[in-house]
Amino acid sequence: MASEEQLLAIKKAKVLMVGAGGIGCELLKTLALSGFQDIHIIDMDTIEVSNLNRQFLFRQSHVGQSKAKVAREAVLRFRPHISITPYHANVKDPEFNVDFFKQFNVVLNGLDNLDARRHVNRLCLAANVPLVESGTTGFLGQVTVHIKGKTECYECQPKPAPKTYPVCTITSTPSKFVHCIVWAKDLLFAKLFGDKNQANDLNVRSGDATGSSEHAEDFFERREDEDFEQYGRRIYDHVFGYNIEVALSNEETWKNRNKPKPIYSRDVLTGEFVQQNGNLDKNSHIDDPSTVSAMASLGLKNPQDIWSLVENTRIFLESLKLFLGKREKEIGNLIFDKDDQLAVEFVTAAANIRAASFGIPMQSLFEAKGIAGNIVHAVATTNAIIAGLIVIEAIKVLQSDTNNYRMTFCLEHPSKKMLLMPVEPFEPNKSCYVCSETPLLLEVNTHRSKLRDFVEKIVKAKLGMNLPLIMHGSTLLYEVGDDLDEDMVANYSSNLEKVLAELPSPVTGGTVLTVEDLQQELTCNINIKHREEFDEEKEPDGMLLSGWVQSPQMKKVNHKQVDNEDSTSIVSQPVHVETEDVNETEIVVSTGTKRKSSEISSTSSIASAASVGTRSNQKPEEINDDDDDDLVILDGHSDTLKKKRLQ
Ligand SMILES: Nc1ncnc2c1ncn2[C@@H]1O[C@H](COP(=O)(O)OP(=O)(O)OP(=O)(O)O)[C@@H](O)[C@H]1O
Ligand SMILES: [Zn+2]
Repeated sequence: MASEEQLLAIKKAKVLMVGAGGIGCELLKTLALSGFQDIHIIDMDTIEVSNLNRQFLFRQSHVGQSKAKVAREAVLRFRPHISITPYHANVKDPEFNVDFFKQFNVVLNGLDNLDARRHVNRLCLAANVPLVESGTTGFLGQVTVHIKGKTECYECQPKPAPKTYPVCTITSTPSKFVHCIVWAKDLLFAKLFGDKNQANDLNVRSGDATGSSEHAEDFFERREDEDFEQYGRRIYDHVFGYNIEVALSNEETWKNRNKPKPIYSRDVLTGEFVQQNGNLDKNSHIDDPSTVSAMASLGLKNPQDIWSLVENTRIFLESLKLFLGKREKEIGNLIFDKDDQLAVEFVTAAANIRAASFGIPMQSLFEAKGIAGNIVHAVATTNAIIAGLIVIEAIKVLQSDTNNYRMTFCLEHPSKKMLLMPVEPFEPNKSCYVCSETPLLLEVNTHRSKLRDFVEKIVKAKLGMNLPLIMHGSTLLYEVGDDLDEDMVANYSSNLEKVLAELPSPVTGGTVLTVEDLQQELTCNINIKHREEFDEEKEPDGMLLSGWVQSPQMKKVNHKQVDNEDSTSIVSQPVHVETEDVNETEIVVSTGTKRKSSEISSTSSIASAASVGTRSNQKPEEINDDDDDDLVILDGHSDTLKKKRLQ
């Protein structure tokens, strides 16, 4: 039961929720049931069939409608007198500026990608509004509290590269080539050549009349009257043509995104190509079916070439035919293997055609082979637990109960007493360019790299800026905005094509560039260091950004752990919590001493030794208690842990 003061704080609060998906639905329900009266929700998406299994505020009849709006209506049915304001929009839209954020007492994130999380983090810092951040992957989850100047900001620890992707991004709204690879490999390849009984999200696309699994199952079977060519073309036209048409018919989905274009084989292939396709003879001398190759059939030799759409189409059809004609026995049991040439050819071609449809640059077979992805399915219970923890932290924030803020990690197994692991938040990282004013260092060949490379690879991709402005002293080199006159636009686009050293105000070794994002109100200085050579494999960007490093506090811990590397006191592996695009969190509790679980949350030395981020060489602490089946749950308010025995 909440205390009087808590209820008062809850009643007075104006909160902003960002994301009304898996966590968001649970969160909105829990906020409403906890007594919150004024809730604003931003979500850019519409409801998909695949959301319905866990986003319980939505029903089949809502498919295609705004998540934020439907979530509001669903909650108002059982809490009719509270105020819920929905925004069907991208949180990165300019209307959600610092002034917008300033009206809230706390911001609660239920997002699924790094980009949006970083953006919200910056706006919260600029508006000085506390942020409660969250994420789940399968059974794993975490809730963290970010208060300007008091705790780490969301970006204090650099985040590693993404490894998992949400299903909807893969099935409906890919934005990167890796999303197309995951679709081609885990959905299309698995559907055509893998175990037919396995669940496959290719069956569950919203608004598609063929979306029922029964129909979809039949659809991917070859019909008796069809030859390989006809079958291949039917599949092609269905997945790259018809399905895209169906997706396009839901206008709401594309309000904030670029529309894909349907691709039909008849529009890509001329009659001449059709004849060239379907020739299995080039592989006829091959006895070992595992060595057949569509590239060999079609005379394509260099795996580093990026094939045209026509070539991808021919490879797609040819590899499908080769599977059917030469590897028939394996069909139904195939699992994608990167060492299976024909499988890689098929997946590369399928991913490239999908990429072409969504306006994503295509890649070579060599590149495609190297890209791998895994889908982790969401678990409704984890979302519910995490949403509950968000509300607990939000209430503490509203009461400025600083000493009791916790980052809490939801683990997969109640390993050594801990299912929920609370840790005191860290202090801000002094080398974080987002929440402190530390300059960064960029090593770059100023005679070779263009301003465009700097904007794309560093300012957008690494610094996560939305509307960047780049200055050298008082000279504006680049800026984005709706209010620029024609001359300025022409000037900036000509600057983009110039190498750094030849810009109107030359950027060379020793230059300090100022990069600003006006929407995020973030400014960052970058010291330029000229360097001639870069290792193409290790530094593919041809430039290297540094200066944004682990906090010294964490380095100290790492050092200690290296010493303990052979220690046998490890009870659990570091827990990886990956949340969509690029949010891998690793938590390890690490000290040399043994502790009881009951000491964990109240002992600040544990908190300072626990780490969030990519701290791979730490070892978790041993908890000296041998009862494995205990579930530890958090008391709603204090830093004590209550244990409950599972029956
Ligand atoms: N930039 C953004 N602006 C507004 N909402 C966003 C933004 N980025 C992500 N979201 C929302 O965050 C929510 C995240 O929810 P969740 O992780 O459950 O993903 P989902 O797309 O609903 O499910 P799935 O796992 O099937 O992809 C989504 O509803 C998504 O629309
Ligand atoms: Zn920071």
